Amino acid sequence: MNDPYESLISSGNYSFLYTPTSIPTNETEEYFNEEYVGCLCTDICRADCPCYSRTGTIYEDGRIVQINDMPSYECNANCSCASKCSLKLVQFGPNSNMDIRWTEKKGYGLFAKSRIPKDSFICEYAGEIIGKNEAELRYHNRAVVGESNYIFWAREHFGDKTIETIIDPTSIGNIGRFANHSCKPNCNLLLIRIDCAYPKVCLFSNRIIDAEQEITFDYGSCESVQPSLIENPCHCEEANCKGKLTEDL
Ligand SMILES: C[S@@+](CC[C@H](N)C(=O)[O-])C[C@H]1O[C@@H](n2cnc3c(N)ncnc32)[C@H](O)[C@@H]1O
Repeated sequence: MNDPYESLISSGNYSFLYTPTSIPTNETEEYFNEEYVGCLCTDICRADCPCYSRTGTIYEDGRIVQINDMPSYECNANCSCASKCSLKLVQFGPNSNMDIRWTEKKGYGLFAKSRIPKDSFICEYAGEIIGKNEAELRYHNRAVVGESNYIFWAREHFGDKTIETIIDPTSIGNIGRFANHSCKPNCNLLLIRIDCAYPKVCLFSNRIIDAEQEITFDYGSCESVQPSLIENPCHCEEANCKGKLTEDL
């Protein structure tokens, strides 16, 4: 993975360790090493490829061109297809034209240094993958001392089964942890599986993002619901702003 942000963050005055992608804790590592069977394609994967037919997301030239209401997978290390097949994008790393800047009312934020096309991969929201009890404890401990919440709680429904993936980038994370909330966000979240059963929580642009614009997503999306312990005003300054920040990443 090509990730240009490790040195930016390691040399800055930030209080967390860097990881380019999400990592397990003792509690979650059991499912982390589950591998997916690879395809036998010899070039670019097409409709007859098993990876192609099971994924909801297809890319072309680094952007999403097709998205269906199905779980999303990329080709993985066990696949024999071309290194740049249309089912590989997130695994090559984040958009390299972003910067962390201090904002007036929201703390740090993530900004585009140059124009980013619609449907582009921005970055993973990476951190420790933790269990439910640990998430509730960490969330509570930070909330009672008035600290910002970084824990993201994703729920996916497969028939009558619900799978939860909880990411905490508070102490170990990547550039995604600087993305602020907006009530009119320019990014959506997609859960993409590559090489293990836990999905990567990924930000994709939902419109053109011009240079100098802040990169945002909706903290209330992806069914990330947690009981709110603190009420923070939202400072996204959009016309449709709900006024309150859902501290329910
Ligand atoms: C995932 S962090 C985002 C990065 C954070 N601003 C920082 O300095 O590290 C989430 C926290 O950022 C702040 N935040 C994010 N979006 C905001 C918004 N629209 N209005 C006010 N505060 C916001 C809140 O303190 C929230 O708990």
